[in-house]
This record gives sequence, C-alpha cells and structure tokens, in this order.
Amino acid sequence: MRGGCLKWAVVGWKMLKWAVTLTTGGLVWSNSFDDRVKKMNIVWAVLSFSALTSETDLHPPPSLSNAGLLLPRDPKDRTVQWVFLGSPGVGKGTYASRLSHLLGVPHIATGDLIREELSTSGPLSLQLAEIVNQGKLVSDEIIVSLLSKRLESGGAKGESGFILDGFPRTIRQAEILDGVTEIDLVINLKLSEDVLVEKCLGRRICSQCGGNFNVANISIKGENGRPGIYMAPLLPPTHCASKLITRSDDTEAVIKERLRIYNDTSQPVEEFYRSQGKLLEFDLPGGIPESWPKLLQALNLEDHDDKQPAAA
Ligand SMILES: Nc1ncnc2c1ncn2[C@@H]1O[C@H](COP(=O)(O)OP(=O)(O)O)[C@@H](O)[C@H]1O
Repeated sequence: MRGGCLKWAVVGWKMLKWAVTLTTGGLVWSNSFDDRVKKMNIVWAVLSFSALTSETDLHPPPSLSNAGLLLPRDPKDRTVQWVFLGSPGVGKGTYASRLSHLLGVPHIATGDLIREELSTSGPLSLQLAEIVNQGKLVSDEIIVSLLSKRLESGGAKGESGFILDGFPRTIRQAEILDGVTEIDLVINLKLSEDVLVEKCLGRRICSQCGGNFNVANISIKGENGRPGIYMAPLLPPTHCASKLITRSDDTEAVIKERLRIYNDTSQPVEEFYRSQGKLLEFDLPGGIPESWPKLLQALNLEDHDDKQPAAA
C-alpha cells in the first residue's frame, strides 16, 4: 500500500515536471529562440514522458536542457564532430583516441563513462553492473544523461568538437543526437567476427595508468578470395605488465552476447547515417601499423609526427 502511494507520488511528480517542460518548450518556441534550444526541449519532454512509464527509474529524467547539449550546428563555429561505429573489440577506442590527439578534440567513449560510474558506489552503479555484466545495453535515458553531463563539463572547460565512440548505439540515440547537433562524419570500422572475439578476449587494461593493451596474436589465413589478417599483440611496457586486469564483460559468453546485440541494433543506425551521406565504411586491413596509415589516407589526413603509443 505504502509502496503504491510512493509510486503514484513519483508518477505525479514526473507528470508535473513533464507538463512544466512542455510549457517551457512552448514558451521558448513562441519566442522564436534558437533552433537547437527548441529541439532540445522537445527531446527532453519526450524522454521525460517515456520515463513516466518506467517503474524502476526513480531518478529525474536526463537533463538535456543543461548547457551540455547546446552544441553548435554550424561547422564554422566549431571543430570536428565525428562518430565511430563498430562492433565490440573492433578498435573504436584506439583509432578514436589517435584521431582525437591528431585533431585536438576530445575523445568521448560512452563505455568509459559507464565504467567511471561503475567505479563509484552509488545506487546507479549496482544497476549498471548487472546490465553491463550480462552484455546488455543500458537504457537510452541513462546513457544520454551521462553523455550530457560529460559534454557539459567539457564545454565548461572550453572544449570544442568531439569524437564519439560507442554512441549512438541505437536508432533512438542517433535521433536524439541528430536533434541537438550536426554530425560531420561517421566512421564504421569493420573486422570479421572470429577476429573480434579473439581481440576482446585478449584485451587488458593497466590498473594503474589505464593504458589499453592486447595480448592476442591474431593470424588468420585468407580463404575463398578473402584476404588474411595479421595483428601483432600490443604488449604493455614492463612497469604495466604486473598490473594488467581484464574487463569483467570480456568473457567469451558476454562478448558473444554483446556481438549479437550489436548485430541486431547497428543496421538501422548505419542506414540512418548512410542515407545522410555521412557514413565512411572502413575494413581494417590488420593491426595499427597497417590500418592507421590507410585510415588517415581515407580521411585525407596526415600524421607527420606519429609518436603515439601503439595502444590507446
Ligand atoms: N551508447 C550506449 N548505449 C547503451 N549502452 C552502452 C552504450 N555505450 C556503452 N554502453 C554499455 O557499456 C558497455 C561497454 O561499452 P564499450 O566500452 O563501448 O564496449 P564494447 O564496444 O567493447 O562493447 C556496453 O556493453 C553497454 O552495456
């Protein structure tokens, strides 16, 4: 009985907030305010409305009205706004990080935002651990809220532009992003599934410096006209070697579930950007020494000073 009252009190509170949001959105609209702000208010209202139906979510709806998602649309007002798509283990983090150093824009990985949240002891962290350790996707509301906070704090530090890695992962996320800013380019990295599983199983992180390494030694012969692929391991320096840990979601069963979910959800996202003429498909020819120069060539970029560490 008490639980029921609490539930209805929460729903009532959310409805009130939703009504206020719609009213605010309407006021902003009638004042012919900036186009981005109008769309942001609509997105916030829609997300707030969907949060009304969620029994488990007792947190406020994601705050898309904050400064974080006030992103400039016009390319002349900002630096690059790129997105990396690709299956778990394909190397999005490595190449996104290298490009972010080269172009001087932040590399924002939603997986890292989740892991930061997991390292805290808040109630959200317990909820997230259960989802992530089953290889499932966290809700659009949670991920948008974490991304929004990250963009807001970056904006406060004067950051401009971004390379997103791991977002958007669903068509709804792609539409939310499209509603608040313009994406210039979407790079879709590809590798065959057998290589992806081996790469995920070989991933290691230094628990001290956070460096990413890979102990897998991949050598797959070409068959039926398909080229073979060779990827040397990315071994850690000696001071990291004794501190390596494996991500809790990099077990074979969880990797396979993540790949299955990725295959189920990625096509509409790819199609969304393909239809906008923004999708660059890139088949990785091998490890970093083979792939990095080819990726730069495909992007019409040059790296005269390639002093980046092998692992991102
Ligand atoms: N955009 C997103 N939407 C939903 N869940 C996400 C998103 N980004 C990351 N996650 C969650 O964080 C986990 C780790 O993400 P990530 O580090 O990008 O791993 P990977 O690409 O190797 O699966 C995912 O399995 C998922 O549970």
